Amino acid sequence: MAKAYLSIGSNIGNRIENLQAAIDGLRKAGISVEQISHVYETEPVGGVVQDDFLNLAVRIATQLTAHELLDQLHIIEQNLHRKRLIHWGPRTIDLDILYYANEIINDETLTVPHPEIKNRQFVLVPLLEVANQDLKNQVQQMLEVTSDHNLIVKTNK
Ligand SMILES: Nc1nc2nc(S)n(CCO)c2c(=O)[nH]1
Repeated sequence: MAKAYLSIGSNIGNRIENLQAAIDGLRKAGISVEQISHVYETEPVGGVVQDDFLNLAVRIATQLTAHELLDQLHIIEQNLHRKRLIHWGPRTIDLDILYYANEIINDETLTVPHPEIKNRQFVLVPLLEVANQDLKNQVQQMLEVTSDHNLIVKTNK
């Protein structure tokens, strides 16, 4: 079983229900969801004017390869009516692979580790909650140097 870390976000519709449905989708696909971070209310990054997101991070264990996992995440997004209308625009749900085991992947469909991790507090802050000790140290260092100072508020969920 490979350990992987995902970032999940939503800024359209019932955002908390969308997040829960995404996690349910992971479990229905036979993916073990080992730990779920708190949910954070976060200002959108990427330059597109849009509503705030709810974001969280999860640690999973899976027998799927990284590309099989990506395909599964796309199925979950399609089931939750994700529409890719504007690049970096609003979405009902977004699931990104942050890390997959210790693999480094750079091909036309998948880049792992995700290239934006170090630039995004909405990824780093939830990830810190679910990271193992090695990764926690790396995430802490990235948090200390990130230039992203967008609002991020931990909810009680
Ligand atoms: N706060 C916040 N901003 C975002 N911009 C994009 S694109 N996304 C989608 C993930 O790449 C997000 C997000 O999930 N949260």
